[in-house]
Amino acid sequence: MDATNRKIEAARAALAHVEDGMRLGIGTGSTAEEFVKLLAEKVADGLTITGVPTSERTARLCMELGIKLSSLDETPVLDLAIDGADEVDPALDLIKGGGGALLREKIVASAAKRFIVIADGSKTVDCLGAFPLPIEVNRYGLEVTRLAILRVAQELGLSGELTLRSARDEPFVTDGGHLLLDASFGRIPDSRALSAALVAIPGVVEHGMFLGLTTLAIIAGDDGIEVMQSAG
Ligand SMILES: O=C[C@H](O)[C@H](O)[C@H](O)COP(=O)(O)O
Repeated sequence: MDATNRKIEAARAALAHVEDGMRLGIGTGSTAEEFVKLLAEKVADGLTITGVPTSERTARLCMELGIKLSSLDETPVLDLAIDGADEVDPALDLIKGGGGALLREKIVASAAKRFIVIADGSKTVDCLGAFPLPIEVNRYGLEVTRLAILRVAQELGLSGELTLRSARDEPFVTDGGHLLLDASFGRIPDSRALSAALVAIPGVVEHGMFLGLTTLAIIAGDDGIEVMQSAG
């Protein structure tokens, strides 16, 4: 099975958790898009859900495919959110934001009673950090924020490159109008300490570590689907 088919299988397994009438957070990225396509088929067959998208990109796809959307302000409590991930560790902590949508994704996941992650087997890791950690930052004071991130990382024994994300030779701008710094620190043994230190920096808007948010991870590998359940 190739990676796309694994994503489709994970998405299909997640769809089984979607019930009629649900208020549903809908993720961003290539795996989430496979989920949206399958969800749209169910909606065409009569399933009724209210979707809250995690990005403009996902909103466009949902609208094209006939999925009814609401804003998070109109629908601030969600029954379920389903999204992809860049890394999943054994505690179901994640790195997300490879597609630049981490801020809305985290707000939506935190508004949901249950958060299901869908991924192909290549995303599982023993320890977060091989995937560069996306950090969403305010444009104002970018250099001050960059230096502060490097300083707190160093205090935690981490070092590495911080790269301003770009797209088509321009800085990548998130849906919230912010910039992204991708932090290649390598293994992050204490993700909670790094999280606390990053959010204390005034110019940091949010980071891509999703800690303690995941209810269930549905991982599709060559041998089929593995469902990992949160201990909490
Ligand atoms: O910002 C994007 C998201 O966090 C994605 O869910 C994540 O990057 C995984 O994307 P993909 O399913 O394309 O690997």
